[in-house]
Amino acid sequence: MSADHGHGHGHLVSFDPTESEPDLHVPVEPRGRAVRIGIGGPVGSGKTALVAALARALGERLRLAVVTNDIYTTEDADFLRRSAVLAPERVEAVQTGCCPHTAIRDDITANLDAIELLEERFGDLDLVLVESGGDNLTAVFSRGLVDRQIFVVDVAGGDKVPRKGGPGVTTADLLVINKIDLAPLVGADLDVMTADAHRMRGELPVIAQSLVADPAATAVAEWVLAQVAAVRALV
Ligand SMILES: Nc1nc2c(ncn2[C@@H]2O[C@H](COP(=O)(O)OP(=O)(O)OP(=O)(O)O)[C@@H](O)[C@H]2O)c(=O)[nH]1
Repeated sequence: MSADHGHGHGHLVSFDPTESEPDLHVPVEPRGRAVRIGIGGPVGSGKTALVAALARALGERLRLAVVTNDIYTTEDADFLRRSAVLAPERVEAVQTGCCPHTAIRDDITANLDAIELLEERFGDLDLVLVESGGDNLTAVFSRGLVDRQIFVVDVAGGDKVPRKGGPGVTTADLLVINKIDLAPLVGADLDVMTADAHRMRGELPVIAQSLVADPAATAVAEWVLAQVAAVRALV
C-alpha cells in the first residue's frame, strides 16, 4: 500500500519491519557438532573486528574456528590470519561471488562445506563463528546454517539505523551497536539509538560497545559463552 501525501508520489508504508524472505532450510540439529553463531550487518560496521575480538577473548577457553564470507576476495579471512588472534588454519574463506545474503540464507551449501572442512580438520570444535559479507538491513542467516545470530550496526551509520528496522535489527538474537567511541564525532545520539533498538526488539538483547575501548568485546563474549551453553543444553 502506498501513502499519497500531496507531492506527487507515494511511499510504501505497509512493510512489517521484522519480515524477511522465507527460510528455505530446517533448523540444524545441535547434536554432535560445534555451536554456530552468525555475525551479520552492514558493510564496515565492525564484523571482522568483532570476530577478532571474540577470538582474542575466547580462543583459550573454546575450541574455535571461523568462516568468513566476502563477495570477490578473501579479505576478511586474510585480515584474521594476519592479526594472529587464531591459527591461520582455523579460518576458512567463502567467496560468495553474489549478494552476501544469498550465501547465508538461500544457498548455504558453500558455508556448510566450509564448516564441515573445519570440523574434519580439527575434530571436536566448540564454536564456529560465521561472518557474513557486509550487506544491508534485510540480511539474516538461515537457521539451517547457524544456531544464533548477531547483527552489528555502528554509530557512524547514523543514529537512525535501529529505528529503520529490518529483520537483522529486529530479530537477531543479539544486536550490537558498535563504535560508540565515535558517537560524539559523528553527532550520533546513543540514548536514542539504544532506546529505538529496544523498542524495535522487545525483549531481545542489545549491547553497545567500542572495540577501541574494549578490544576483547567483553559483554558480547559473555553472551556468546551463554549461547554455547544454551545450545549444548538442547542436546
Ligand atoms: N573507532 C572504532 N573503529 C572500529 C570499531 N570497530 C571496528 N572499527 C573499525 O572499523 C573499520 C571496519 O571494521 P571491520 O571489522 O572491517 O568491518 P566489517 O563489518 O567486517 O566490514 P565488511 O567485512 O567490509 O563488511 C575498521 O577500520 C575497524 O578497525 C570501534 O568500535 N571503534
